[in-house]
Amino acid sequence: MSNLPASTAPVSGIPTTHPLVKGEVGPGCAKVDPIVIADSVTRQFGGLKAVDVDHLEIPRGKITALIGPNGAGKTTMFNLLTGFDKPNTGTWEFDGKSLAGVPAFKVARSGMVRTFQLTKSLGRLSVLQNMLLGATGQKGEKLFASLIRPIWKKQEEENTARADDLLARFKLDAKREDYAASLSGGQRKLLEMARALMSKPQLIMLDEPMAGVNPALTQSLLGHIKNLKEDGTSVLFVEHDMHMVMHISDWVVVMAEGRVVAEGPPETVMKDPAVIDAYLGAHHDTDLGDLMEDGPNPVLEAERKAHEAHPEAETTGYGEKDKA
Ligand SMILES: Nc1ncnc2c1ncn2[C@@H]1O[C@H](COP(=O)(O)OP(=O)(O)OP(=O)(O)O)[C@@H](O)[C@H]1O
Repeated sequence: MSNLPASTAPVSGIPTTHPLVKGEVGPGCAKVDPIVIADSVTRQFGGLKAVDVDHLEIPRGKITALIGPNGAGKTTMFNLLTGFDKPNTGTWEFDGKSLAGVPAFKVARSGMVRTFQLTKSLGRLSVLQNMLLGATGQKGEKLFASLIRPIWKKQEEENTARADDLLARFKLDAKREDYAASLSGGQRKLLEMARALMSKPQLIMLDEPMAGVNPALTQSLLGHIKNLKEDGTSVLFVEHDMHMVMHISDWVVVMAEGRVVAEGPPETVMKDPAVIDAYLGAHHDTDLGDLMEDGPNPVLEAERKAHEAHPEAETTGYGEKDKA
């Protein structure tokens, strides 16, 4: 059972309306144009309720960050929505179609694709081969079509052209024939994002896109994510790097102990007491008094202090960034 109350009362200085929201801003609020709507989604691991989301809507055509302390249930929620895990209860729809119980490969075909915290590129295949694996609905996969060379040949050429376009966009064209295993961690993240785009998704879900990416590639990754939105793709990403969250998100959803405890635009959601509680709750050694004084953003400070106290823990990108 969670002991974290979701914030419901309006907090002074935090607007209660927003152009993306129908009605009042708050955990589980309805969106004007949602691309994902989830209801009563729970996932239990033994005695632990990793996900316990009453209602969640993700806005279409926007960049939404899913944040929360370690163990909040963010990755589990991603796994459920994309068919990589099965919930105990719950339904959800993507672009008006129910996707609960639909396996991962069909979810991807329907236009919702994801990347993983640890990249899943296939090291012994070339960069180009990895890209071609990302194309969906390949006619050559069907027995009849696979026997008719002109059918699959044309599609193979189209897919290769799209892969080359994306590789150029992500500055991986020089690596086209190299084994994926030879890429740096950051380049693999780029490859995974580029591969996800092969299927022309409507929604791309990125699990910690910045983790392990060297600072030289950070700007380019951020630029790619912003470009996705400009091309009309909706983006949902999990991230610990609060700088990135503040910088590129249109909307932020905060999870703690499996639940959505707050949501709102990035400039105000971090001031929500439920968010500060959620982060402090995860790091009991942080002094709330220090954080509530005027000065730096309290959530960023809680993250920074937690990182200082436990530099070995994978808590945040904040501390590392500031040291760099
Ligand atoms: N397969 C599993 N078996 C048992 N427990 C699990 C499993 N997957 C996740 N959990 C637990 O569920 C909770 C939520 O985990 P999850 O990975 O979704 O959190 P998260 O918010 O993504 O955390 P992080 O930011 O550290 O990646 C954690 O307590 C985790 O230990």
